[in-house]
Amino acid sequence: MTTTAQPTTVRFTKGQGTGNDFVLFSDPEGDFDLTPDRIRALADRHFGVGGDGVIRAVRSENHPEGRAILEEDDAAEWFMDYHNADGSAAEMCGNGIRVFTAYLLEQGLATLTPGETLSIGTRAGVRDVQLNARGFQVDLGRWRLDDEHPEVRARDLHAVRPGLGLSVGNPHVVVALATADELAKVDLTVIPIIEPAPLEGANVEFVVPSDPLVADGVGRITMRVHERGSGETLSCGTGAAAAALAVRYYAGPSAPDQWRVDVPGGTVGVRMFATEDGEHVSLSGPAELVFTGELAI
Ligand SMILES: N[C@@H](CCC[C@H](N)C(=O)O)C(=O)O
Repeated sequence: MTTTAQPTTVRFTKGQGTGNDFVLFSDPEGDFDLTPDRIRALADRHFGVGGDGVIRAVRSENHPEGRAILEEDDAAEWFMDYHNADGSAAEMCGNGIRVFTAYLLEQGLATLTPGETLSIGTRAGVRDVQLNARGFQVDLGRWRLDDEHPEVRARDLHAVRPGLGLSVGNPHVVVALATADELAKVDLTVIPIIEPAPLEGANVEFVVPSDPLVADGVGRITMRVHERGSGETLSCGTGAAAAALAVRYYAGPSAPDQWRVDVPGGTVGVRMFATEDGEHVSLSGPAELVFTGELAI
């Protein structure tokens, strides 16, 4: 992998949350020239470290988008500078923010004890993280149903399916399928075609409701995802939240506000709850730091 900038050594940590994996490094002053070439070099599974995304920890005051976030909440000391494996920037990453939190704690850059909240700046706004029984819980903020009702065509789906467009800080289109067999057969090695095509692209989730849909008051679904900028991944946290919101929408008013979402890389929890500024959705799940190293890019 070639880069146009002079090679420089990055001390990185590899982390994962339900198999959604990231290369993390800290750049408190925000002076590292993080070019798309360098992001691709770090994320490359053959020639680099390998990951679905690259996350840089920058002090909010030292990042242009971080500074804007400080106006919203000056407690967000750290900005999660998230990039997909193809070098594109994304507004938010639900698995990534848990792994980012674990990284900040491990590096001694932040502290978080049970009952406390750690506010983190993201391109989608400030997001609050807490410890919980699954690992970490993050308030993804207010969600939004998009006006357009797109159609989705994926290889081996044999038909164009209706999708539901939702934003949980970043864009998603959720497609409900009837059976686990149908879900297994969808070929996500190619990008699903969405029509009308969202201007900024979208993550596409294929979801199958469990039978029964609700057990012990918790809704259950299984999901696979094609992530914008990364391809099929083992998990997508914001995608799990979007999928649970879509299935609750389809299921109607009796559907629960608590969901368990099974993804190829594990299980995450999703909860919808009322706040003064409208309904929020939260995500909970594990975060693990796997190894550290250095790479010249
Ligand atoms: N895997 C993430 C989402 C990462 C960003 C996404 N690919 C996008 O471009 O919006 C998650 O766990 O939410």
